[in-house]
Amino acid sequence: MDCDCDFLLPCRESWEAHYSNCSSIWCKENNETAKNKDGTIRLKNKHLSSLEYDVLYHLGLDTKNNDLQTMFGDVKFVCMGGTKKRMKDFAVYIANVLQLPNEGLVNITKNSHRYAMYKIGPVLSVNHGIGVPSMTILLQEVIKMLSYAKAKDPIFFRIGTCGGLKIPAGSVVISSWALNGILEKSYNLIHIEVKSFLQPIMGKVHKLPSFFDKRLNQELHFLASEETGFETFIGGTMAADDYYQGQARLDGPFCDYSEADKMSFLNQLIDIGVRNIEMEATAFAALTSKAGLRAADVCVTFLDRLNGDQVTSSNSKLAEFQERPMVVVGKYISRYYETKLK
Ligand SMILES: O=P(O)(O)O[C@@H]1C[C@H](O)[C@@H](CO)O1
Ligand SMILES: O=c1cc[nH]c(=O)[nH]1
Repeated sequence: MDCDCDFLLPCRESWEAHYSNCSSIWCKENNETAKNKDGTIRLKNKHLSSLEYDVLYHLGLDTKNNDLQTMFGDVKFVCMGGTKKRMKDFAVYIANVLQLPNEGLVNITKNSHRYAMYKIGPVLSVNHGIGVPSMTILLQEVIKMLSYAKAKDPIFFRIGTCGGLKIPAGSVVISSWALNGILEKSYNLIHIEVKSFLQPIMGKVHKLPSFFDKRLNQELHFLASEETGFETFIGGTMAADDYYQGQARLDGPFCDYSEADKMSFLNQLIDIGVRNIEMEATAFAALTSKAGLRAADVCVTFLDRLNGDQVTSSNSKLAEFQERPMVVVGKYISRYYETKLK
């Protein structure tokens, strides 16, 4: 069901504040889906209770053979990103930041051969592959896993890469909302209508609002502003279902539009507040908020799309860029760990 209240406008204080104030049926439903009073995740699927045990197939874990509560009950942060290497590097990085041991780092999901997941103290670091389907399978299984583990109030981060719009390569963008990229509505309505994740379920397209938690974003932005080596922006994100034509590139194997069409589209995005383009933000915002979870999408730009389509920076430059979202999210986790968990 689509939301019929005013909460699709940007700049909400937080999902929790919104849920408790909103009278819309859609929000009431989501409020029920949201976490239990003790902060553990409530799974709003009555069919799960009839399973003898639950197989988290893509994680290579299940509720019969794995003691998920012992393994993951203390998880407070879930950090996700596209590649296995980045998320292994992040596990090592966060171990150093929190001064926790990282010897014998093991891929906990190695039995599935799909993803790579590492755990350092209260932090899970896991890769999600490319695009919405790969990311949402991982995300949904992690949500179930942490619900079974009785983890309390976990916060989710995506540590990603993207193309920037009118900002220098190497900038960090914290997404305030995510756009699905179907800009068929009239200009005035664009802000509201396209900030949603379109999810086909049994022949019908469902629209889930795709907004991130404003307060979490502001906290991250404050911490990022202490960094002098790069700039960090809060802004809209377009999540495309393709890297080439889906992101208005001219360098794919097919191209059915002109350079002028591309520039006009990118400028239209800029006009409505989009700062970057990646491939997961809509679903990440929608499914985390549906589960009542705080989440932020923190991505580094590999290029300014107004200047081109190809990622031409050297491997060492790209590696340096990829550390920037780690620094921002690492600062948040470290502050939280020092003040609330230690
Ligand atoms: O986290 P990553 O670097 O995978 O994010 C972006 C969006 C796509 O998954 C991918 C395309 O190159 O990069
Ligand atoms: O332009 C880019 C760069 C990285 N990832 C994307 O999805 N787009």
